Amino acid sequence: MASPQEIDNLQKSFQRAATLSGSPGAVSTSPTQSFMNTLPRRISVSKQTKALKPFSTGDIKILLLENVNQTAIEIFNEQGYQVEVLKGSLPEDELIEKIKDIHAIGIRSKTKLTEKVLRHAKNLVVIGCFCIGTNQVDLDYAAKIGTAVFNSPFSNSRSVAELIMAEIVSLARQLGDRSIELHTGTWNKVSAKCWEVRGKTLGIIGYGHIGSQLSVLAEAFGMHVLYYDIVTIMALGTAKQVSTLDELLNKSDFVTCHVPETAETKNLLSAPQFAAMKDGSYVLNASRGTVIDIPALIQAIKANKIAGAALDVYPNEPGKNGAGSFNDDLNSWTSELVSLPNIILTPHIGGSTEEAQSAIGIEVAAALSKYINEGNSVGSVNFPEVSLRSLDLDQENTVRVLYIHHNVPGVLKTVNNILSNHNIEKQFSDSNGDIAYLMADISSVNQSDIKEIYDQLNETEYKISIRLLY
Ligand SMILES: NC(=O)c1ccc[n+]([C@@H]2O[C@H](COP(=O)([O-])OP(=O)(O)OC[C@H]3O[C@@H](n4cnc5c(N)ncnc54)[C@H](O)[C@@H]3O)[C@@H](O)[C@H]2O)c1
Ligand SMILES: O=C(O)CC[C@@H](O)C(=O)O
Repeated sequence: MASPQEIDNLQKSFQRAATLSGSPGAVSTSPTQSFMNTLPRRISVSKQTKALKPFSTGDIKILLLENVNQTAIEIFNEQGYQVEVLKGSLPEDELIEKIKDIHAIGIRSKTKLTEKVLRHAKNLVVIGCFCIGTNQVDLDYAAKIGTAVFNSPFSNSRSVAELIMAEIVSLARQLGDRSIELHTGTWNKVSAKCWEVRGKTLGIIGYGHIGSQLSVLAEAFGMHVLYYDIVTIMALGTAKQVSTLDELLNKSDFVTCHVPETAETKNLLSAPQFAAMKDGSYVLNASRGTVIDIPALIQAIKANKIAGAALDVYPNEPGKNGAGSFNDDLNSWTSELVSLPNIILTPHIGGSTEEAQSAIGIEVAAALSKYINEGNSVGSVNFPEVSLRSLDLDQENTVRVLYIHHNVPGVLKTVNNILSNHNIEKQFSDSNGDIAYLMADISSVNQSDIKEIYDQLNETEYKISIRLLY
């Protein structure tokens, strides 16, 4: 989002430009990164590539909330950005104040980037969700204002699957209760209603990254696996896809949810679904708090229909760590839930391992830096995915145009008319619903032309935002 003033300052910053080539992003093992590596850039792998900067790197302001991992902070520091790091999320009014001034924001699951908040973002180029879920961001509105959103699609999947596997065994053995009892001095050696998991049936709702990973772990424990998903997905091992949710509920001893938060998944498990489950079965949820109707779960447990539950996520969650915040003011049913037997409650830690957080930090920070520095939107969850190979070091007087616009006929003609006095070396455009994104490298551009190109593009009818990189 280079302003004319920034364009005038461009020359000064040019020499200070940093590349991503030395960043830890290069060691990410995610397919997103591998996919990026297969892009046309490979053709010029032996050449030195030119760093692009539209502005002094020091002008880029990034706000990182919710204890984003140190790996990300290091990548942003290497880029020379101004990085502000806060441990918790921010309440809406403080977020609105902060967002007015920043170019990028990194969040996890607690920070709500609603339309109301995003309306105040005047310079926001990019949002990084340092997690899998992106339901906390109004993705459509972000796209509408030209802000790309990136996440980490599966760096914490294994961590969640391992936690669920541990909880399945813990519920079957009433481990949580025995531990709480002994912590308070009570020796209670029982075997009644305690089971092995071998030979039992696990029903997985949502057979994506986490569900399918869990499927493999559960089979290694000797469990039978059924899964229900809205799309047909290849079974791993000897797992079987069932065609209705009811069939999964009728046949499973353990039911676990691994679906995204959508309108369709709200209260996916409620009173009728608990009624359809086997007597004495167990429920687990580490997806999103809205997926299970918790008051209905409480009733099903009180009626001895459900023998235990493990919950990692809740409709309302505290914004930061601390004693006393998980209470009835947050969710009206809290005290009733915590008084029930065989309930394992964890504070949304499914993806909270050193391995996952470090990998997520690298992956998302690299994607954000690449988008800020080069305009590469591959991997974005709300934007057309567009990429151009880097400029070579010897390419003088070449400008990269990043033009985000409404997806209506005739825009490219208008833009290419503006660029036509220069050689368009390469360009790539794609659309995603109402939003389209054009990247073009144009050569033979004098310093004096740059402001003129910017001003002309800025006056086009359907532009959403423009950045010019040099
Ligand atoms: N507790 C945690 O710390 C934690 C960590 C990571 C992810 N999550 C949550 O877990 C969710 C799942 O993660 P994932 O990586 O496996 O996602 P994914 O996108 O890989 O898989 C989700 C699966 O759910 C299916 N699905 C969607 N709607 C459905 C419906 N109505 N009924 C049945 N299936 C449906 C999809 O087709 C897909 O196969 C995420 O969206 C996130 O909210 C929580
Ligand atoms: O780390 C978090 O806050 C969120 C973890 C998880 O829910 C995710 O969506 O990846």
